[in-house]
Amino acid sequence: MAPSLESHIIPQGAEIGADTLISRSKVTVIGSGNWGSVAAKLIASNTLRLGSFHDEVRMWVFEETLPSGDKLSDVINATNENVKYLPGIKLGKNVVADPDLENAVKDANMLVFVTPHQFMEAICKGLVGKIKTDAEAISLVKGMEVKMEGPHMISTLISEQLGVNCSVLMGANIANEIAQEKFSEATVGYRQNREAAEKWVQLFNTPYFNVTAVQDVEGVELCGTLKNVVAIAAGFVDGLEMGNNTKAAIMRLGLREMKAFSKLLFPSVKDSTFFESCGVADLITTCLGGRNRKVAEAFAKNGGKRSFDELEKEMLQGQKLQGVSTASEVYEVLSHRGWFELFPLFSVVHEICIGRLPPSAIVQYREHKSRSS
Ligand SMILES: NC(=O)C1=CN([C@@H]2O[C@H](COP(=O)(O)OP(=O)(O)OC[C@H]3O[C@@H](n4cnc5c(N)ncnc54)[C@H](O)[C@@H]3O)[C@@H](O)[C@H]2O)C=CC1
Ligand SMILES: O=C(CO)COP(=O)(O)O
Repeated sequence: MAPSLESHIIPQGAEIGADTLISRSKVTVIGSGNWGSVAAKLIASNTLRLGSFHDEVRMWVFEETLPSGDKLSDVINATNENVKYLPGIKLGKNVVADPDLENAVKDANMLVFVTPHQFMEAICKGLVGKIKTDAEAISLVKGMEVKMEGPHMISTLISEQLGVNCSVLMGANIANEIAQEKFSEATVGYRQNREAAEKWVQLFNTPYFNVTAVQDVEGVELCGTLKNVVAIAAGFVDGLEMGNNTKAAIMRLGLREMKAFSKLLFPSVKDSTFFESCGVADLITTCLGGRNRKVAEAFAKNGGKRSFDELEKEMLQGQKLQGVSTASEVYEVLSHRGWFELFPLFSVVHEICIGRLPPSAIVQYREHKSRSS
């Protein structure tokens, strides 16, 4: 079992009584990949600083054995570094890696979900009945699920399966840059609970990570999810060396489809959300510097002859792409609803990913598309 920090962290403020300490919120981060580790670092710097949180931040680790033969969670606790997913960055001594999911969440009032979206259903199943009934959750997961009854956002999956309120945090947040404390912004999307949203902003906000809250969970979450499909398209353009104008065109068309898709699914989605960090800013940074872009570039350079799975394994060393599976999930929605004509870019990205069309089709689809705006 992972060690507890309670024994070697000195409580902040000797004048604070035991009752106050008891009412402090305990935070657990569920996930410890590239962004999960950076999220833990950000949070840990704030829990040390702010009296309303327990110092210790638990971070659930999907356990694996490193080439050295050591367990990843042991190495994180010994070195204070996630040597596999965020090498070279100290997480903060108050981050405790814990491979036992149930143990990691048992005392937490604030649950931060940050794993690749394809693992979320199993993780939520494992947590049913295991979390505090009054816990608040936030999802940093960019992705969605498609079920028989239609598309399901990850925040909805968390809320429905675990019976907790779930906000989201998305934004132009390439994890490695934030790990180096380079300035960026992010957007918290909340449903009704403004107070909970303010607490999440407090927990994440630092001088180099500027967080704003908006009342539009679906808008924020769909921005974070759908931009990964556009990033795949941008990667194809880069791989084919089509230049900046083509890439800008793809980003513009992509943003238009992101907005239309979000509003068709959830009419409550606000136009203004697309101008927050989670919208246009995340689209830009991911199309310039993200993993989806990078692997899609390699896919196009290879003329689509090497699969995304193969390239992901080779290029990302255990990190996961979200854009390819999201393109497939979006395609399923388009197919069920008869929306192909409305979303030619989204459709063609999936068809290229599965090898039905060549990468060059990324600009040829335009003849089918609706030209309404
Ligand atoms: N890395 C980034 O720059 C950013 C990522 N995100 C989003 O955050 C989410 C998490 O991504 P990262 O932290 O970057 O992860 P990652 O892609 O770096 O790492 C993959 C993670 O999945 C875990 N894993 C592998 N198999 C698993 C299984 N069967 N069950 C549970 N976990 C398993 C690995 O242990 C590892 O922690 C994604 O939705 C991503 O889109 C959002 C903003 C920035
Ligand atoms: O979501 C991201 C930046 O905000 C990271 O995108 P990638 O997964 O493509 O690296």
